[in-house]
Amino acid sequence: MGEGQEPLVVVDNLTFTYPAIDGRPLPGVPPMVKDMNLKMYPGQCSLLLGANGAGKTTLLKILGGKHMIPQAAVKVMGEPPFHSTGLTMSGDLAYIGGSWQRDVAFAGYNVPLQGDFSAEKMIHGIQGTDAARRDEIMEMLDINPNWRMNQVSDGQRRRVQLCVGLLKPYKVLLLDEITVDLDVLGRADLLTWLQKDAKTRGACILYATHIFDGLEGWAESIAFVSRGKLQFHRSTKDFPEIKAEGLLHLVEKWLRVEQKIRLEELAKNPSEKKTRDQFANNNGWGAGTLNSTLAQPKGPDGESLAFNPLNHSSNAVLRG
Ligand SMILES: Nc1ncnc2c1ncn2[C@@H]1O[C@H](COP(=O)(O)OP(=O)(O)OP(=O)(O)O)[C@@H](O)[C@H]1O
Repeated sequence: MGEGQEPLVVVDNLTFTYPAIDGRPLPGVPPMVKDMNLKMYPGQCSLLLGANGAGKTTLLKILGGKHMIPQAAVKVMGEPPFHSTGLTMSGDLAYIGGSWQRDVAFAGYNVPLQGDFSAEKMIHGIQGTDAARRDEIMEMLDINPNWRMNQVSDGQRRRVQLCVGLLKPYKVLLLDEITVDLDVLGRADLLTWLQKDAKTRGACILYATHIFDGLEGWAESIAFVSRGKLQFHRSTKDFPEIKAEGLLHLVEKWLRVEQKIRLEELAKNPSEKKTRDQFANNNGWGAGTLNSTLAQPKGPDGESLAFNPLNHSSNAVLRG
């Protein structure tokens, strides 16, 4: 991968620990990301895979400059993404993820969006963009410029959000499960366009997803994370099973192995549960609230896993 080319992204021995709510690391809590190394090259489309809570969003946010880390640990186009704000301002580094929509015209949590404006107005409001690229993206996403933004469906809103996010010709694009609301055609057209866009302009894309339909021929490489570690980042050519069995089956096998290891580790080291409990209670939620509102998977001993990464992951499902 990338022989003779300068990498666009270099992750060099990255270790990262989430701070507690007082901003300081909690003593005894293991790092969320450990000794991670990764390179991404021009034209490369990669999948970032792993179980819920494995650390995909954390990694993407670090690469996207949303968490402060030592400058030498991550370089995007030769610059540290947190410290070099120009990377995101210029659009060279783009992150589109779950929390991304809140960055656009965000007036505050629980503040209803008041106003009636069109998709066209929203998209044309982004300054310094190329009209031909804008029209191409609008056509690819099948956006009706007359959609009223206060009346659109979730999928239509997602299309407009994606359009806004892709308008600037990024060099490094980080995607965190952005296709959940799209219909089959919308997703297929988007993936085809992204691949072509990255290849023609020498950009790279790292895409975290749990939806594998139609991805078999899309990615050049797969980065698989579990328990905060990058287990491998390998060319898809190394996995002939993808063609034979499909990506879903292959990933399911990896996830089953990881699940077994994780459960065995927890069974062997119950103190891990205790440390993690303490961590959960300092996670910005009221003590006890988090655990009481989340499903509690069982460990091998039949006991509830007080700490399962699923509970705290960004995709965790809240139960009433
Ligand atoms: N702000 C935070 N503070 C403390 N811990 C966090 C924070 N955000 C995430 N974590 C922890 O980091 C771990 C990895 O979470 P992350 O969101 O990166 O997982 P993920 O692989 O993206 O999962 P998913 O597939 O569910 O989106 C989880 O165990 C979670 O509890």
